[in-house]
Amino acid sequence: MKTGVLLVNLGTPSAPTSAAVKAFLSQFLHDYRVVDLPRSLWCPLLHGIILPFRSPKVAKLYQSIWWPEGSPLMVVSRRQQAALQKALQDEGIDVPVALGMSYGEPSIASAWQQLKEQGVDRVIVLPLYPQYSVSTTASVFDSWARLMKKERLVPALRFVHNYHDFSGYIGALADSVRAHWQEHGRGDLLLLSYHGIPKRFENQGDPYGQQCHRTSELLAEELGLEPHQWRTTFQSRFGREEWLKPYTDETMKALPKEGVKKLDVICPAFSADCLETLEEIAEQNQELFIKAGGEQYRYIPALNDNPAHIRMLVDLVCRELV
Ligand SMILES: C=CC1=C(C)c2cc3[nH]c(cc4nc(cc5[nH]c(cc1n2)c(C)c5CCC(=O)O)C(CCC(=O)O)=C4C)c(C)c3C=C
Ligand SMILES: [Fe+2]
Ligand SMILES: [Fe+2]
Repeated sequence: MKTGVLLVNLGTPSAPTSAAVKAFLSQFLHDYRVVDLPRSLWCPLLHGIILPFRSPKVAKLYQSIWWPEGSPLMVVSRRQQAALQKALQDEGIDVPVALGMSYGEPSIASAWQQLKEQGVDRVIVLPLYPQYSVSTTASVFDSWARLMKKERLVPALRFVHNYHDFSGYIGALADSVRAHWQEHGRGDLLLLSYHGIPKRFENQGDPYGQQCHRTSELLAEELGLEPHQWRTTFQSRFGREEWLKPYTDETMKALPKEGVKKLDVICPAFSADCLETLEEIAEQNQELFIKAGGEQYRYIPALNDNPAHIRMLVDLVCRELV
């Protein structure tokens, strides 16, 4: 059999314009895994209020973080794909690597088409989400299953469910924190901020929150941190219902009063830098912390195409090759 790797991430608008953001948000927010309200309630709200009002606002935010080569999430994802392909080749592993996004382009369908054209009949689907969530990982699985409905010969499948406690992932995060401390000095606290999900999802069995806490514990252990030297929070709330707590933005406002003046922030759930890290964490939350009396705020970049991250992806792939 010929094996291929399908890397998947969330996706991002094709341009930092209101129209492109609207098209992206419309596809994303129609996914029942992301918003599970009855369509008779959700569609009027989505089409009448959220898409028209949120798209121009969010387009401005994308403009503030856009790189000359494109959306950071897309640029980094392409670099990850190329680096993983090269690393596998360098080890003599002849496995093509394709990139697909859950929403927008390149689609998961186009990535599968590329693999098929190379004769692939065994696929390792690798969602770039270290922690499993209904709203991300399960949605990738849905897309794959939908796609396979059109195939007469379905390829053999390995699906990487999560890697929240994988030693290579924890090691790559720890290396990145140590390198950051070495270059910039060490803060009073390391804040681990994860993308949130509605609390209701957890109540219905989503293990995401538990896996985030486990990642934090393992990273703290690897770095030799005492309990008062690190904290886990959840960011990027959407809508009015309760999400996983504690919230990152509320924590930012409270920390200086607790005596934390120098803060290091890392976002372990994001395998690539994107709007939610570069704008929400590195800009908005920095402002909250400084306004509340904080003095130094340092965002530790996502693992992106760091050699240790690519090494970890090679190891994840090799685990599925046997
Ligand atoms: C509607 C609810 C949302 C859930 C649930 C959710 C879960 C979730 N998202 C990520 C990672 C990313 N989210 C990104 C953007 C983004 N997320 C939501 C909403 C939910 N996410 C929105 C509406 C948006 C778009 C931006 C905005 O309008 O605020 C991105 C991509 C950012 C980019 O640079 O393009 C990522 C990546 C995870 C990991 C997660 C649950 C675990
Ligand atoms: Fe709709
Ligand atoms: Fe999100």
